[in-house]
Amino acid sequence: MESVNSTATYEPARERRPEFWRLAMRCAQIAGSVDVIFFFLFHALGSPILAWVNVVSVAMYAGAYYALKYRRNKTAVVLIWAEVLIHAALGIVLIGWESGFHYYLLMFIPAICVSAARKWAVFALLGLWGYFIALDVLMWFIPPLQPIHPTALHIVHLFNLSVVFAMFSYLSSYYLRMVVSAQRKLREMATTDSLTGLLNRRHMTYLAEKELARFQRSGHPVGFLLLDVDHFKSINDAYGHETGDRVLRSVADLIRRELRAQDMVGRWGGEEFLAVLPDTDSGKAQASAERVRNAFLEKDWAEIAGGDVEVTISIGVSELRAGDDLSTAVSRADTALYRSKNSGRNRVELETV
Ligand SMILES: Nc1nc2c(ncn2[C@@H]2O[C@H](COP(=O)(O)OP(=O)(O)OP(=O)(O)O)[C@@H](O)[C@H]2O)c(=O)[nH]1
Repeated sequence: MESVNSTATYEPARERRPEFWRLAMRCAQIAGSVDVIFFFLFHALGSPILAWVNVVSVAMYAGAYYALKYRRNKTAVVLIWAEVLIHAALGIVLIGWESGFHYYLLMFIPAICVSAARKWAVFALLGLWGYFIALDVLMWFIPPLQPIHPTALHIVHLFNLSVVFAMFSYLSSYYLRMVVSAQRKLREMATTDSLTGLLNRRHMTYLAEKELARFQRSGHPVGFLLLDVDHFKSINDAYGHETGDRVLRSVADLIRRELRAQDMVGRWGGEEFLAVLPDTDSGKAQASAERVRNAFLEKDWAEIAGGDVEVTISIGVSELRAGDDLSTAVSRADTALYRSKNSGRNRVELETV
């Protein structure tokens, strides 16, 4: 399985799917423990050969576990496949199809589908299907070589069925968790700005458009703040890009903290941020903007940038008007911001009528 994956990219398979290999280690542990139970069960049920088969199985799972631990994935995969294929065949040939050892083969189906490249998955599935059918057909023609009492056979059947049920449930819930967490990560990547953790421009646009639609229905006021860090280039130039990034993260945190939970804040450009304030007219939006501006003055920026630096912000404020689209509302805030920059920065300017 590893060799198949490693053709897709130079990144080793282990690094690309660490959870998969962790799961494989857990499965090797569980399967080894089940085989310990089998050892005693078969002794008790009068099938010493199968009991000793389980000793070999435990050794193979232990080998697979340590192979995985020391990153010998191929060896582990070969050991696990060999164990399941041989164990199923021996169980069926010795005590019969009704023992239910063939159920374990079915557990490879999801494992093949999620871990192998499509081309190889088809071959592996076909091979598995052929093996399964061959065992079934074989048992039409030969009787079990070491039959056990029908009640004992029934117990083994129920035991195998229960183990396979439990393993399938465990694997399914694991795959579900993996999918849900991948979806969450994707959603996060698609909606947030990686540097600041604020909404990115695309998602901010989407949410602002929704707010616009709400305004058109209800007429509730919506305030817009366009915020731009003053002389940010000189911070980058004086302290370096990394410090600039740190400052930007703090700027984002500060804006987020000073606004209300229902206000939407996004990174609009390099050092420019947009905030959309639902149910807020221009007067209240201006007051919020002043609060943010004052928080910048109170903050100890030297702590973040390391030198004798002060960071201030200029803010343009606008309020949504009937017939506005998003770009009109933002561009009015932009004009106000421009005035704020031209009037000396570190100011809040309200749109002019
Ligand atoms: N560190 C860092 N810098 C960035 C990032 N995005 C944009 N910048 C920098 O932000 C600076 C913006 O410079 P200007 O547009 O001249 O604006 P300014 O220096 O803030 O001046 P005013 O806005 O006029 O006060 C540029 O030097 C960009 O390289 C970023 O993600 N990280």
